[in-house]
Amino acid sequence: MTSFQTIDDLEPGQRLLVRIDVNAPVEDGVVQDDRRFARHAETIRELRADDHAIAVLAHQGRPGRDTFVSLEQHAEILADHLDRPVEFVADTYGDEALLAIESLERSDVLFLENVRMCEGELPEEEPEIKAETELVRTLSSEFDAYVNDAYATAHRSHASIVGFPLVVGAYAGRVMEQEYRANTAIRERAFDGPVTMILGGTKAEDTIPVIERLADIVDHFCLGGVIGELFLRADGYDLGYDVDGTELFDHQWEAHSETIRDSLETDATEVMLPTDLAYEADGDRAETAVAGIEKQTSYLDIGSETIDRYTERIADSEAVYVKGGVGVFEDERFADGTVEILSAIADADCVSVVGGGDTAHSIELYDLDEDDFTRVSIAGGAYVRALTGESLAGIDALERGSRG
Ligand SMILES: Nc1ncnc2c1ncn2[C@@H]1O[C@H](COP(=O)(O)OP(=O)(O)O)[C@@H](O)[C@H]1O
Ligand SMILES: O=C(OP(=O)(O)O)[C@H](O)COP(=O)(O)O
Repeated sequence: MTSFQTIDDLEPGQRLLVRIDVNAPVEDGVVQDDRRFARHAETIRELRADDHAIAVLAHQGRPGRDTFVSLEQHAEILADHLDRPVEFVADTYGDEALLAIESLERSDVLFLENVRMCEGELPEEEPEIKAETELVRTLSSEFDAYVNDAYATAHRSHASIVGFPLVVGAYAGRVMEQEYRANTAIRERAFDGPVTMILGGTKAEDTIPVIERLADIVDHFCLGGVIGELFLRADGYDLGYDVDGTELFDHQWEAHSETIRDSLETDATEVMLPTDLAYEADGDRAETAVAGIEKQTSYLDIGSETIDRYTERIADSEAVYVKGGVGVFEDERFADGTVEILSAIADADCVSVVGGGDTAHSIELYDLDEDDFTRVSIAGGAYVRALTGESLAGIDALERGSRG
């Protein structure tokens, strides 16, 4: 079991730097989902009740993406959940931020600017390197302790996740603790019948490497979204390329094509790929068989035949894990695959876990009932990594921090 300290181990009335993950779906600059806010608000409420002064550190999107925006609206959404004001400062560790941190009083909550706007936060590097960044050095000297509640980012070796525990006392927040325990417990469960995993979404880099590592607990993988297309490309089909200005496919292909080929050849588990796909034609949804694809276009959902194949597999399963939508479900025309798969899981007599910030959002978007699933995790990449039984960089850092 774990050996990290939690917020139960904190003396009251401390000055705390609290890393949360409120990375959310964003459309036209506006946050679309508050699921993660609601969870982290619980931790912050508890910390306020113990008279701590709190500065919140978080990220949104990745540099260069449309979802990479300021956290000003995030501070407002958190304030709504806390039912009290949350001050926002458009700076993370510069003079303006330090001034705001200095004037923090007990039970105050200050929200710092998007940490991914800071040099040193990215890319993934060893904790020792991250601990030496100006970001970590500067902020750590302002606080008595660091609380990591950002389980959904615990698989990233970023400065705000792995750097602080090396230089300041580190504690797990409630969300970190609860998600860690729940996702670790899923790994331990044994099933007599088949276990199926639906993999989709855009972050194929997080899911491609886990397929072979999950072969001991998953019998069938059903692929859609970007990962589905990359596997079809490896299987010899003329798709899975960046077209229409996308930047989703080629860099992930370059980094992972060998692993994909290995996963396709494995006998340890079944990897099911789409046999038809949906795309936009004259403003409507159109479908084509994968076998007939010649022309490059953006494919935005799995097709009807694939949906039938995957939902049949789900109906036969004793457990189903989901990470990532199998199509661009935010657009109703391309939501069929994701919604029908989730509905089939909800109807099936199986243990089910749905993970990922965007994927969890689809449950709410299409009025599915969260109670029909055994568990909906706010984490995506971190949850699938936890299923492999391998450690998460953020958890390792908390454990190191607890050893002193
Ligand atoms: N074929 C596709 N092309 C582009 N985007 C896709 C495709 N299929 C799914 N997506 C997108 O994947 C996103 C979710 O991906 P990801 O961030 O990896 O999942 P999560 O946040 O749930 O872990 C959804 O917002 C959806 O629009
Ligand atoms: O939303 C997140 O992960 P997820 O999409 O796997 O749920 C986390 O905030 C991590 O974000 P990142 O994948 O840009 O590092």
